[in-house]
Amino acid sequence: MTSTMTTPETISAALSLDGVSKSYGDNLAVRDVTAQIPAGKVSVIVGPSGCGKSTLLRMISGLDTPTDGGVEFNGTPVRGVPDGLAMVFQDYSRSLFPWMRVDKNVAFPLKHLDAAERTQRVQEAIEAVGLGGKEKLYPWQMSGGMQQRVAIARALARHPALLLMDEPYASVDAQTRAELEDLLLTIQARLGITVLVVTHDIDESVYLADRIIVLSKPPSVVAEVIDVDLPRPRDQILTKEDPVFVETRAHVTSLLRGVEVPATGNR
Ligand SMILES: Nc1ncnc2c1ncn2[C@@H]1O[C@H](COP(=O)(O)OP(=O)(O)OP(=O)(O)O)[C@@H](O)[C@H]1O
Repeated sequence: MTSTMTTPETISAALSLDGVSKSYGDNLAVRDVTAQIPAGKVSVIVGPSGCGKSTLLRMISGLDTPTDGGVEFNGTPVRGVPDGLAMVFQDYSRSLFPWMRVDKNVAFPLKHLDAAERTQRVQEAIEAVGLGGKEKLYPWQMSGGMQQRVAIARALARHPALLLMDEPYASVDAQTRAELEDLLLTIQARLGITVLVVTHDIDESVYLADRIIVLSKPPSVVAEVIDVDLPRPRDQILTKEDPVFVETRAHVTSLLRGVEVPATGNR
């Protein structure tokens, strides 16, 4: 699939989706999705409600199997949850254990490590998301944004090679959302992990992404793959004033409306 914004570079793909389809009975949820998710970059899947974004993530994470086609992670077919994968979901209240303090929540997936290493990873991850000093709080003593930071810390503590995020900021207010977007970009730049975010928020997709995969209305196909040529580090004000941001946002919007508006090609 080509882009009218920039031609996607030849990449070392962390994830390859090859003709992935998924049916639930007669309902064709995902139709023939082919895309490459570059290693060490932020990719975003954006698409209208019900187009199969979460279904795609479940297949990528090995929690569900395609009806047709396949997913490869670092060249190996995905069958079951791959090593090195961590996931963050929209609903932090369901992913955190309310009876466990922050440090225990973050430590939960690290049971296989020895105590010293576990403690070190937990502390590093909590610091990375800016929650140093909050280790002994319970989730219900924290704001929604803080709880989502805990969920991100828990994912990071596993030292993932691939971080999948399903609408991670849909349940927080706009200010917190902007802070968490920037937190993700800072951590990704520092650790160089491959990140794949699913969102229906067009601004968020352009702000975060090196690559946007735009899905069509259901049954979804890839409408377009767009490589976003915006400098990093990104800035909530300056980046959003950049003509490339404005143009890309308009283009993604037009794709999601099903109206072809070609890019003006200013890069
Ligand atoms: N486990 C399931 N069993 C049956 N149908 C399903 C299942 N999961 C998803 N679907 C159907 O697949 C389609 C895509 O759903 P999915 O949740 O992946 O879309 P989405 O793009 O993530 O939606 P939203 O943005 O609203 O969260 C929908 O028609 C949904 O009803």
